[in-house]
Amino acid sequence: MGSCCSIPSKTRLHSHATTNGHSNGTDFSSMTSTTGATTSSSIGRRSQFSGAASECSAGKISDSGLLLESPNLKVYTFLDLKTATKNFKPESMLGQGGFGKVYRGWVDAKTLAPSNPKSGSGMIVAIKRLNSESVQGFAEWRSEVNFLGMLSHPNLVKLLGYCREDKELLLVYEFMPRGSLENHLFRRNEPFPWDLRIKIAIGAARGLAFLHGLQREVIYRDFKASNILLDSNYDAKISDFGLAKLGPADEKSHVTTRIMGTYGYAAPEYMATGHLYVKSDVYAFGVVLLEVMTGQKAHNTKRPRGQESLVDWLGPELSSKHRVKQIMDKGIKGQYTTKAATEMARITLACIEPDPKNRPHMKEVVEVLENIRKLNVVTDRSSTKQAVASTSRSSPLHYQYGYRAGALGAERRRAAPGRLGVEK
Ligand SMILES: Nc1ncnc2c1ncn2[C@@H]1O[C@H](COP(=O)(O)OP(=O)(O)OP(=O)(O)O)[C@@H](O)[C@H]1O
Repeated sequence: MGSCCSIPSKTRLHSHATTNGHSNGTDFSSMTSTTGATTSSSIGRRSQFSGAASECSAGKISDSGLLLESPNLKVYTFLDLKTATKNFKPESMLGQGGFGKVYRGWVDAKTLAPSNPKSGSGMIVAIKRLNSESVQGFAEWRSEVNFLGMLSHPNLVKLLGYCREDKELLLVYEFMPRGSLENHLFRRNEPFPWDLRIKIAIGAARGLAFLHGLQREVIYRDFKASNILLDSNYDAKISDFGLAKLGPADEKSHVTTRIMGTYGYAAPEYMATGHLYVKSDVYAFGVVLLEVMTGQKAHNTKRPRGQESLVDWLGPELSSKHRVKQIMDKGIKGQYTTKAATEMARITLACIEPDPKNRPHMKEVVEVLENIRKLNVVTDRSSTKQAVASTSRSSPLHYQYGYRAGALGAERRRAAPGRLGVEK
């Protein structure tokens, strides 16, 4: 999604690295069953998660998350979702990603059947309609159904159902009314308050820690500010499992796969070799922390030469206490303590270590961030209060009932750029 720099999907880079027993871009072999009725789809998925499920005991709580024994997804017809979105009305479009458009729709809160906004029992959902012409679109759809259908955690976005009919591929998610972290950091006039930045970083870190803590780890592979969605309480939920992969089996340290992802966030070892580690996600998390600290995007070709990559540009500054002060987002001055900023710099630097072995585990990252939140008691909170007040004042317009025309335009424009990888 999109940062300013994604490459349109048609111009994605292509690499032919071998895969580690998996087909490119996806880990689930029995696709015919996944796309059929609910019963058969669960069989397809269970077989792929069996390693994780047997040892983690399906349905058991792990890190406040669940590995479900079988997915509980509603299977929709295309007509259902046409009805729910009022025929994919352009005004109800929430945004556009590399592989399709996302629309606001209405379903019955109890049955999840398509409903009328005026019925009183309806709830808003987000409906992604994937580009059915694209091979990668299909792979992403399948990956979302398989991973999100099996995993449940407070910091992962909930997938409610799906549709596959003829060429149409759709996904139905819980609606996240506060949009993405990217929107708040980079697309609003007011600076986004430090307290909320930390809260969101902690939530997203917990989501990743859950994925990495499963017996058979899940590598998310596309961690970035635009994939961190926010509920009404600014609780973070990771969305978009289109590129996720099961981690290495046996004693292996990595899986080898095509290079896909987004410029600025992809770890150097992955970019150089196609070797994907659990710690490649930790690198991307570090890049998001650097965005959170500085208010600058991970990759921006509009910046002067040498500054396009945020890590290359400001990463070296993280090791000096004095220089950390200089790189912090000017808009949030006074909202954080010096100690909080230096500790933040330290954990960010650890996450973006060039050697994956030297990066911390996400569990440690969660602990450090929770301590930073505790450290951050500043006396003057007036600027934070002001920012929160203006955020909530403007949010109904911006999110609850769709994006304003300008914002919608911006969403559309940024949709394609920045992506790595290409369709086969
Ligand atoms: N569950 C949701 N609730 C509210 N808005 C959503 C939801 N899911 C996606 N969106 C919005 O729709 C837009 C497109 O999302 P999508 O996941 O398709 O692509 P992306 O992640 O932005 O891009 P890319 O495919 O390049 O990674 C985003 O701007 C996001 O804010």
